[in-house]
Amino acid sequence: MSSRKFFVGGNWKCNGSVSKVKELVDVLNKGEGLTTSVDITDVVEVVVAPVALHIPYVQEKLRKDFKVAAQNAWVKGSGAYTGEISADILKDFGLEWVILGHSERRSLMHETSEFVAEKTQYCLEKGLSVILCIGEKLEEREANKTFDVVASQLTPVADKIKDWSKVVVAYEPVWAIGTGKVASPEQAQEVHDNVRGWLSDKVSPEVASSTRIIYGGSVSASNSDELATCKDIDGFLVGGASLKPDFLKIIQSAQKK
Ligand SMILES: O=C[C@H](O)COP(=O)(O)O
Repeated sequence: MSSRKFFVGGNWKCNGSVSKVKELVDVLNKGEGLTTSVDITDVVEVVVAPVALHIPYVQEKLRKDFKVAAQNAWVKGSGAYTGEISADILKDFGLEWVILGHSERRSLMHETSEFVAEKTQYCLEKGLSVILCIGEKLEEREANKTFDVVASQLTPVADKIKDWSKVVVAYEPVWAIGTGKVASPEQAQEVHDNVRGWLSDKVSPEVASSTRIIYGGSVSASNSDELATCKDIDGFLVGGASLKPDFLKIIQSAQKK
């Protein structure tokens, strides 16, 4: 049994409405099917990331054993950065978590790994915990570059931060995101093992063994149990299925660890 607490994040992306978010929060609060002999959050840490405008409602109404994350933060402190939200503001609002470097931001907003590393450094300095997303595109996997890509995404972060205790690494192969094409447990485990090895070599064996490496990409209620049995998969970052009651079944997969 790993000492790393299982982690399940729900990334709601740019989805929802006032009424849909209310329904979803109600579903999570009821927690139907979350059956453990202990409190579920003794064995799994659950964090959901709504659209920024929906955060205040979710923060107020969501069961307090689940946490709320922002989906992004600005690279610096508050100031003349129209449309952005700084880590200072997130922290002041009582948030503990932020997702950084999601592949959608890397590709659509052209965020580089250096920029993501700067954001990571700043958010950690402000006391936020970071879900740091990495992952290769299909053509990179096909060219056998997966390990090089994840290393190149992690290197600028390792150059900037010393303390990894508030970082969860989310391995999300881009070809598996929102496609229904989940990585096989073998494919995911292979990369997670590689990332842990990289952390051991480039940061320290202690950081490698304590850092949670979670998987994201078409995780669903029908594949989460099997993925959870993999040695180096410490949880999930869930997109589409986190908007449905299925999210509870994915949380329940922590029992497979
Ligand atoms: O952040 C979550 C990932 O992008 C996965 O999304 P998905 O579960 O819809 O494939």
